[in-house]
Amino acid sequence: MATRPTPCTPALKFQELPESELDRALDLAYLAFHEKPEAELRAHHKELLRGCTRVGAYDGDELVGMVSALPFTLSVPGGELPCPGVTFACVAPTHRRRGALSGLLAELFARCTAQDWPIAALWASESVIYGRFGFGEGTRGLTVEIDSTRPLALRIAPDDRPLRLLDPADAPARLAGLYDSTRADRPGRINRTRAWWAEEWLVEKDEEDESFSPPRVVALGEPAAGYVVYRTKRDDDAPGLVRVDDLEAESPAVAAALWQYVTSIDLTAKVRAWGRPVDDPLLLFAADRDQVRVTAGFPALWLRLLDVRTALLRRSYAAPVDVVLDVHDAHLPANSGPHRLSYSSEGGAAYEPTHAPADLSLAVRDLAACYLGGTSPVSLVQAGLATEATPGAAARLAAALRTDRAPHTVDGF
Ligand SMILES: CC(=O)SCCNC(=O)CCNC(=O)[C@H](O)C(C)(C)COP(=O)(O)OP(=O)(O)OC[C@H]1O[C@@H](n2cnc3c(N)ncnc32)[C@H](O)[C@@H]1OP(=O)(O)O
Repeated sequence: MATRPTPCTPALKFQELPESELDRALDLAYLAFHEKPEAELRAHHKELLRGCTRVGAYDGDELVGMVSALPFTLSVPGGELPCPGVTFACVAPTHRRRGALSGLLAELFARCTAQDWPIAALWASESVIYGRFGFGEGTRGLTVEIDSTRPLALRIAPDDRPLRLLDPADAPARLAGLYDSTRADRPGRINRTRAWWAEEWLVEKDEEDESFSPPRVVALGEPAAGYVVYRTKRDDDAPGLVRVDDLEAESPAVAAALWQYVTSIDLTAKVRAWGRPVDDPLLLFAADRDQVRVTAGFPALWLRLLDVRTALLRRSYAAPVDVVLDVHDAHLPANSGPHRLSYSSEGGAAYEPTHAPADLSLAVRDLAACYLGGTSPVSLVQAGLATEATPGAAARLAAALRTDRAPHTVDGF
């Protein structure tokens, strides 16, 4: 248990939040997030919290803050790692800016490292909050809008196998295999349990906008070679909208068929897909880029390297490298100081402390941004965020960390 004194107020205590206090915790969360969910959603949140590592901030006996972590694994280059998904971070409005979140995260980090969990991730309510705690932008997402008043112009031939509408109740069993196989190619993806599929992707009522239809699920091929999960909305004043929530395909031709399908639904005039990968093949095989437009780009998953050494040893490398990194980590000092990162196909990876001078110095949040391959160390140097003492060190590290596909996460939590 940790305590954090503040100048004029009694110290807050940071300790495990027991299951018996889940209702208190939810009341606090809904107060902080300005929500008033129905009983069914509250029960779902309670169930999620039950499965979490939970830390509470206490002012005396009063619960004034909490943070939780879902037991995820995350795909990383060459494999996957345990990756607690930090969520329900909230502090009572009466206790803000007194270090409650700082203390909660310190206690959560301690619990995660005690469990040998080398990384953690979150979705931020506000981008400005988490960099100071060592989180970097691990994945980014795009919002893509397609004008579907005319047929989708394509530069490749779509797969012409039939499409089938699936019962959402059957969808997890039919689609999980394909989603899981995409995790081998794409860093940044969480494991989806059947319950996660059902309760996060396929709930009847859209939590954020009840005017959307229930989820529709369409698959191509048996077993599925691709699928799209979408909802539609139509009212008298606006043209119909198709909102694509998730679309995966094992080949460009399958993806083309699914995009062609969603752009050809009657009584709709626009398709909006949120959280697409930055290297979505659609952006290349669409023949008319005035028809398919990127309307927003945003940080998606924020990643924390809790144990830099283990994280670096348990990912794969695209090229040999031998570079001394000086990582700065104010919150987890064990990560700080010069270490030599080396990788060769014969010797594998090593990351050991060294007295040699650093080739490249950078903050742990910026190394986290590079870890899944989404940001290049060269870009960090160009942005003044990393210092390169040995010319070419950032380029050599970039070549080693590079991934064929951009990291991508569409599962919010
Ligand atoms: C992963 C998730 O769950 S994301 C959801 C985050 N939660 C919310 O948005 C709910 C509403 N907000 C809150 O509950 C709180 O304001 C929190 C959790 C965001 C912050 O809690 P606090 O206890 O006030 O944070 P704490 O006092 O530890 O702040 C630490 C530092 O972060 C800064 N900070 C915290 N929140 C913010 C913010 N929203 N914007 C800018 N800076 C912030 C503080 O100024 C402080 O900086 P300093 O050390 O330089 O003074």
